[in-house]
Amino acid sequence: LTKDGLTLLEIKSALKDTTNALSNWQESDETHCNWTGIYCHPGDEQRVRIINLPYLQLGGILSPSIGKLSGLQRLALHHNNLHGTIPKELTDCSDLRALYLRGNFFRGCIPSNIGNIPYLNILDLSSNSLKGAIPCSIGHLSQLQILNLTINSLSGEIPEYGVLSNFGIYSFEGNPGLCGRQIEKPCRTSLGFPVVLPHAESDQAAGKSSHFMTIMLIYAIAIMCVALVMVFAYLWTRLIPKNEQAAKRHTVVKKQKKQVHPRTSAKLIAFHGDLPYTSSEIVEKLEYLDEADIVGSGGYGTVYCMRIRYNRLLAVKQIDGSCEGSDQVFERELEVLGSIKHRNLVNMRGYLRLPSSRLLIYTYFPMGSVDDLLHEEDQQGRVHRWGDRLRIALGSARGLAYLHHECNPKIVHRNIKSSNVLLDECLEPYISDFGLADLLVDEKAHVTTVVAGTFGYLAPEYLQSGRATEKSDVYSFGVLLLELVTGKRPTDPSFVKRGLNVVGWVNTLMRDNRLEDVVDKRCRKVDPETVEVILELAARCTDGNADDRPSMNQVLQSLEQDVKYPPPILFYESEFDY
Ligand SMILES: Nc1ncnc2c1ncn2[C@@H]1O[C@H](COP(=O)(O)OP(=O)(O)OP(=O)(O)O)[C@@H](O)[C@H]1O
Repeated sequence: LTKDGLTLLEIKSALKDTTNALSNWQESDETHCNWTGIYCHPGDEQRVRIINLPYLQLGGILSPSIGKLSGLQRLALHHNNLHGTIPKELTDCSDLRALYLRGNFFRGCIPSNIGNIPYLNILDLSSNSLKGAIPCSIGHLSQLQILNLTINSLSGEIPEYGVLSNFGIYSFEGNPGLCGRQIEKPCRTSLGFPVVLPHAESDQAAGKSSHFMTIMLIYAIAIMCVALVMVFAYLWTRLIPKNEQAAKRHTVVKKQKKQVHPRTSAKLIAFHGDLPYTSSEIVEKLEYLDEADIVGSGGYGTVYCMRIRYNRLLAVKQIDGSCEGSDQVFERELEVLGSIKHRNLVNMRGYLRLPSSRLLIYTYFPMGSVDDLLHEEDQQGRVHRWGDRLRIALGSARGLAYLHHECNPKIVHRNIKSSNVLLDECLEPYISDFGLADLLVDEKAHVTTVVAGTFGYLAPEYLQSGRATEKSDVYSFGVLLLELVTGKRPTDPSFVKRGLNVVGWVNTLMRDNRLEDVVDKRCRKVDPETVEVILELAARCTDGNADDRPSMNQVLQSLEQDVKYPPPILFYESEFDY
């Protein structure tokens, strides 16, 4: 092993690898470049370029040895269980371009010399327990495009130095102790003076006093503006009739208002304390939702995007239909669904019952669904990389296999399709709407044999009998695989008008050996070998005979073992094709 290989072993020895994810990191190996999560520089095979080990339940600490990896460009350790501090030696990795450490348990401060990493594009330290002030040196990172320090315990004034002045509330929210212009929260005492003088490093000392005067001036103007707004608000409430104001509001819950005030009769259930908002806070925001906030509507109702405290976004699904009768059974079943947690499943965070409507509350996914990204104009073309599509297939299989094989009682989804696979900003997939078909369709129809799915994805036997099984989900998953390969909706008019669905269409092309016509033309750097593996798997999933289809665990095993995944692409490399 070369120097970098030995450094990786030092890093491994500080980690707690409970799932044996790093079992192939062995000192006896000739090269470290084939180790899990390690990618070396193409021209210089022994220098580590990427460490990509997210979601592996790694515990322990991040070793200061990391600083010895001088060629490291991307360090992605998000969503593990890492503790300790972020080592200051990390700042010796002067080639670093992307740093993802969110979703761990790091404590202490952000290293004060972080500005020594000149090329850093992405700094994502969200959801740790970081304390202290934000170092001014972040302002030196002139290439920084993404900064995520949300949900920590950082405090003091956000420096306005350099690139730090470009970031707004989305970079800093969820840190109650922070103040500053970027989050529109003035830093001042009860007398109106700043608590903390604007940060400046020694070489900026000369500019300090004029900066201070500018800040004072800004505060004076801000206070005058607030006073003016208050005067106007007073006149508004006094002079404009109440009913005229009310008429200006679009309301989602206005129906209830006539009967009984929703805030007093709303019942909120937050599953596993996952929703740190009160029912009146949510109801208040609901009152201001209008058509512009509609994300889409489906078989069960309309989905709205709602902005709440700390500028967090929630997706609120208003369930159609009456809500008479006892809610007890319904609520108990919802609680079971709310307790299901897996990294590839959309977590239901709460349920709000109002006098005449019911709302399910989820985290909002701003990247939308696989359906959106495949079939709507995608500016960045990110989902047109073959590697991304493969990883979407893998993550979705993990989520569905969990529902079928790990949940007790098992959950048959009944409506697997691309609009029910949501994506986060790293294009990690999350299956949504699981368990709802059973809960809502049965509730409406009082029978279990109602077809709940979406045409094009439905297994033939499910269409005929109305009885959903794990194997009918496997069929729908096979259709999803075909959608990812072909980029076509399962009911694309080009083959539907010839009397075929996507399964029949692909079968016809494969029979004629026309692989190149099957694959989505927009997809870049497709590896024909993996296409064949996926198509073969999709063919088994969509077998006309349910008994001959594999289980989801077998599908997952095949995706994990038979498919070679290209390394994920970084934002800053977006000009490269894959
Ligand atoms: N948490 C969420 N974040 C972002 N978008 C969402 C979220 N949940 C649902 N959506 C989007 O809202 C739209 C409506 O979703 P909904 O689940 O109600 O219907 P659907 O998936 O289109 O059909 P069906 O009711 O058959 O599942 C879809 O485009 C879906 O991708």
